[in-house]
Amino acid sequence: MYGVRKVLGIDGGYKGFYAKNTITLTPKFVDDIHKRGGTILGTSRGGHDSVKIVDRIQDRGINQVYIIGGDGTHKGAAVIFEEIRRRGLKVAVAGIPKTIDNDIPVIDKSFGFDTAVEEAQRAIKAAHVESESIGNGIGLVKLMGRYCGFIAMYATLASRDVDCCLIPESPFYLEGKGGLYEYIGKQLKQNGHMVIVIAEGAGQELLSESLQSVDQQDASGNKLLQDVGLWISHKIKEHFAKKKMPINLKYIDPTYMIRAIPSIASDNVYCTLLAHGAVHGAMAGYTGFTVGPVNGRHAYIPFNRIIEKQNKVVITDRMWARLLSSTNQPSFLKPRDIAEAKKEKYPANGILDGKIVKTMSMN
Ligand SMILES: Nc1ncnc2c1ncn2[C@@H]1O[C@H](COP(=O)(O)OP(=O)(O)O)[C@@H](O)[C@H]1O
Ligand SMILES: O=P(O)(O)OC[C@H]1O[C@](O)(COP(=O)(O)O)[C@@H](O)[C@@H]1O
Repeated sequence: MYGVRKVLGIDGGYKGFYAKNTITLTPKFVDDIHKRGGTILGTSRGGHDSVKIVDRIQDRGINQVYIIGGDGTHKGAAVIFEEIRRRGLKVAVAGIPKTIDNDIPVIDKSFGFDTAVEEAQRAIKAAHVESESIGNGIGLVKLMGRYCGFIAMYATLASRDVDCCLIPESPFYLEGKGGLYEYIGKQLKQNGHMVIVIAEGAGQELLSESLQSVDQQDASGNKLLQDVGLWISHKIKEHFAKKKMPINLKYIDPTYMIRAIPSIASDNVYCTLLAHGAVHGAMAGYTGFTVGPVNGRHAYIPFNRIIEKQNKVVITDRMWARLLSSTNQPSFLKPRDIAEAKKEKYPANGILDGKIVKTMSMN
């Protein structure tokens, strides 16, 4: 349509610009890629050197750069865009929101998220079957979400088999009134079995207290997490052993199996819309933008709006309230937590004449 003669794929993430050879992408080469999981281009963490990256863009005569990834990738794309602007190059930079975590703000959702939620159903179903099959059975499923619990929240809401969903945005506690142990005891007495879903970033503050772990990061600067699933399995078993109440806990960690599957049909269609949107935007002369739907309308969003914050579950919003009412789990919230969550949702600019401005939405 636009008469493009050559499309290059950069192998291995940002460092691939300067550390590896490019891959020529032809229609034949990419014909079947939507039927596979993972990435034919390869991925990496760290290695973002904007000067070297833009040098290589210049050397190769590239005039449009499409960058695919999550919130870290978009921060990197914004830096590349600035460097290109500083050099006065005629190179368009477009971001395509791809991450199962759904942690990119402004847009309705990222590519890959629905696929992850769909595949998580299989693990939750298995946890339900296993827990139902044995006395005082607990099925525990860990899902991805380093900083946000969207996969856990939507997978829980979709399944209706989950009795408790724990996410990073909603701190919880184990002991005492309103705590997790009390709730588990109650559920087991009532139903004889239960399912718990935990996002990998949940309860990390409890883990560091009990394991006295040191803060570690991956090459991209992301927090390296302890396995909260293993830790909480151990704590629950220990607690009920002390109480002399026999339980049967089965821990399922499907995280990488979920991330590795090919995308589902709705994500395939979404991906097509993102790809078309990005190409039409760059061809129309836009640059420094991410493409994606905002309230259902596909839009071009400047990088600075995308990178200013991370998308998180707002625990004072309706969606989390819907989850709480579907699981009947305790909210684990103290008044202080609610005040803090509200402060985050309605920052200073949301206040007009001393009153909080609320917008009506079904989100
Ligand atoms: N603030 C930043 N500035 C420049 N590059 C960044 C920044 N944050 C992350 N990156 C780079 O973006 C890439 C992807 O980031 P990462 O956090 O690993 O994944 P994701 O895009 O899924 O969040 C990595 O190569 C990382 O070094
Ligand atoms: O162990 P790895 O490969 O660093 O990946 C783990 C992380 O990847 C994530 O799934 C994000 O992956 P994507 O951004 O590729 O969807 C996080 O939830 C998780 O913490």
